[in-house]
Amino acid sequence: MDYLKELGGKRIHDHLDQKTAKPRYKWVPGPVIVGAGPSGLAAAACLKQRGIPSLILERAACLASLWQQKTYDRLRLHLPKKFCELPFMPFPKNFPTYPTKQQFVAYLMAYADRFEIKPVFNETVVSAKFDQVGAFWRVKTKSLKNEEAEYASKWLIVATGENAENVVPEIEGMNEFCGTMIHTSAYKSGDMFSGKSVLVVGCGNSGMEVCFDLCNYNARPSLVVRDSVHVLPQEMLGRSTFGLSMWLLKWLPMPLVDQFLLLMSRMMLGDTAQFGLNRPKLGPLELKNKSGKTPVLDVGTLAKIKTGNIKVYNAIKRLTHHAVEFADGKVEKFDAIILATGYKSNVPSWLKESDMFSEKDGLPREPFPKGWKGGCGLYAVGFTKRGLLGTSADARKIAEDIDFRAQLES
Ligand SMILES: Cc1cc2nc3c(=O)[nH]c(=O)nc-3n(C[C@H](O)[C@H](O)[C@H](O)COP(=O)(O)OP(=O)(O)OC[C@H]3O[C@@H](n4cnc5c(N)ncnc54)[C@H](O)[C@@H]3O)c2cc1C
Ligand SMILES: NC(=O)C1=CN([C@@H]2O[C@H](COP(=O)(O)OP(=O)(O)OC[C@H]3O[C@@H](n4cnc5c(N)ncnc54)[C@H](OP(=O)(O)O)[C@@H]3O)[C@@H](O)[C@H]2O)C=CC1
Ligand SMILES: O=C(O)C(=O)Cc1c[nH]c2ccccc12
Repeated sequence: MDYLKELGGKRIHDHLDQKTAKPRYKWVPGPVIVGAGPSGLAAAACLKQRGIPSLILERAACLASLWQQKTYDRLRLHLPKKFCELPFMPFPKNFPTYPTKQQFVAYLMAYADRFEIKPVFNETVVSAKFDQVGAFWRVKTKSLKNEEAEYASKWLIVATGENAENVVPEIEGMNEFCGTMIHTSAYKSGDMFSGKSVLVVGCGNSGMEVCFDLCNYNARPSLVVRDSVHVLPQEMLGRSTFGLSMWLLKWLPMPLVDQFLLLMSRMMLGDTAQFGLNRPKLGPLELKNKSGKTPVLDVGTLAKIKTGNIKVYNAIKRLTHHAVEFADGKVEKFDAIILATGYKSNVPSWLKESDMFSEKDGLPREPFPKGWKGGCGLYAVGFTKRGLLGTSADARKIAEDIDFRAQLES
């Protein structure tokens, strides 16, 4: 890749803005990676291992901003650490099976140090377009002070994630509700909700865990379950449910593994439908595979639902000044509403390309395992709906492919 370094050294000084002597245009001698979350770091590290330099552009002021800035205090990895490690660097031995968010962030920082990854922070990518004439990607950014810059590279790696923006539903009367209303990305702990009646909208892992946290702070949480949800114990038969499932899938077809998971869940948790948590028709792994919807791994919320500490409601019809009217006609007063309604990709807002990424959901059109590679040197890492395990698999494949292509060209 030495030829790239030379090219970079030469061109990085081109196109200088004569008045300010600031480079407004930078040729990057290697791939440009958008996003300094686990996926961007993993891609940069895999490239580095092959001697390929790269440049990460990150809109936030720190790496892993989702984990550092948008998650609650009690968060831990919900899969065992061996399924969440990034390539070439296992978690420290003294970390527990389910590391805390602080431990995970410390690991990511150590990871960046180990592979000498230095992202450019506070640079939001606002557009990326393939220049057909020059055969390179033009990546435009804006800084905090609204200063614009343009980076150019032969390769573009999208690592902005499946959780780049909050999903905030439109609910009738939303502007009338006079209590606190926040998205889970702004929720830190139940501290400020002590003694308050709080409605949590959405029953994914975030909603279920926020309800549990609210109980621990003596708030009175209620949960909106508008449709159905698979709740599984985090562990069964002394092993993690996830690990056990992956092992069983080596021998048995997915529907059979799902039957096993549902039987075990029934024995350990009881009939969740009794408490307003109907199960989807498809089994938990088949549903995850087909739609990406993650089953809830229970950390104690179900027990609080059973004891009545958390009430369950069906879909919201409308909000009023102090209250919520539900689809079944019930009306309840609430002091606060927490929207645990999930996240979405932001790729269509900046990537000027629609062959690889769908404009509808901002995810690769080709499902796993094909979605990591597009045309013209475009790649995606971390869009598999398979968590950090998917990230690691993508990052390795991308680095291998870029290395192979660069060698062909040199
Ligand atoms: C609360 C929560 C808990 C989770 N727990 C687990 C778990 O236990 N195990 C597991 O395997 N997975 C888990 N996940 C899945 C999660 O997707 C991964 O943990 C991981 O953070 C994904 O990494 P990523 O780098 O793809 O995305 P992110 O971590 O979201 O990083 C993307 C980065 O891109 C930046 N960015 C976005 N747009 C732009 C732009 N236009 N310009 C520049 N930068 C931009 C963002 O600021 C961000 O820093 C969890 C997700 C959430 C929300
Ligand atoms: N490590 C950990 O412990 C944690 C991991 N995570 C992971 O983070 C990712 C995001 O999780 P999460 O934030 O829970 O988001 P999800 O997308 O998983 O869940 C969103 C929930 O909101 C519901 N919803 C959306 N809109 C409405 C509406 N208008 N009215 C009622 N309900 C609505 C959805 O219902 P429906 O299904 O009907 O659309 C769904 O139950 C997941 O991959 C998850 O596994 C999250 C928290 C903790
Ligand atoms: O945390 C997530 O959302 C994940 O995607 C991790 C994950 C991948 N496959 C699963 C199956 C069951 C539970 C979590 C996951």
